[in-house]
Amino acid sequence: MIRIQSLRFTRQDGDKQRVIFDHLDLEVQQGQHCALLGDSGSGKTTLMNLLAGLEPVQSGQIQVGSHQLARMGPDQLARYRRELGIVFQGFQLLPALTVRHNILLPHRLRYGHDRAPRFTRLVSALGLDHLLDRLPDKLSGGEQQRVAVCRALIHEPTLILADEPTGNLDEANSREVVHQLRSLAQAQNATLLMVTHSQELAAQFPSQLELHQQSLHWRQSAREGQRG
Ligand SMILES: Nc1ncnc2c1ncn2[C@@H]1O[C@H](COP(=O)(O)OP(=O)(O)OP(=O)(O)O)[C@@H](O)[C@H]1O
Repeated sequence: MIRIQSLRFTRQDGDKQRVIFDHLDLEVQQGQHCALLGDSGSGKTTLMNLLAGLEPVQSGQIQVGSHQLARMGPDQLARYRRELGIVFQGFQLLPALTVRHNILLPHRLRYGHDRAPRFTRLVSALGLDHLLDRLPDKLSGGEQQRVAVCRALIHEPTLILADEPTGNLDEANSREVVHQLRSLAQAQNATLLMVTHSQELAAQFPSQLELHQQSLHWRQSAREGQRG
């Protein structure tokens, strides 16, 4: 569950404060899947970073499950981040680790060991079985993307934040990755927030949000009201 109330966020821009968000409110139920749209520069990545505890809550409230992010210190935020599934824009796979160890890293950080019950099923669902011993620089962009998705799901996060996870892929592969991301997230009852510029990919989601004029707006969707 995500609840944002009266969020205001500014950035220093030369000698001025530039307002990125003002009076931003949002409520997303546990297990809900939302696409996040908005013009370039509207603040989509900033919002994801705020939800991940990577930017400070300057004013207003952000609650994720039982966590009130504004009240948490750096150590608590670091622990909180281990509970999240995050797919960054540039994947951020660790170059010195094989695919297997990249995927297992969040599980190890969260639980202290590599015996991830979901490993075999996720790896197979994402078609990564034959790539486990490779290093990331020996993978195609699409393969790296699937590794990043697998890594975001391995430790059973209750919230998945995906920032343009299909940036490198052609249309057919983008649809497939989003389909996998959604069905695997649904199987874990995880909340999923995915940034995309693609109207077509956004249409795969039951709920769509648009960042516009420093605030968030729900969009009408053909499948409005559906959950999951
Ligand atoms: N580290 C930073 N320092 C200063 N300004 C920043 C920083 N990161 C982002 N911005 C500015 O904040 C605003 C929001 O940026 P953000 O990256 O959140 O937008 P976005 O909607 O994700 O854009 P895009 O769709 O192009 O990825 C932009 O005007 C950007 O220039």
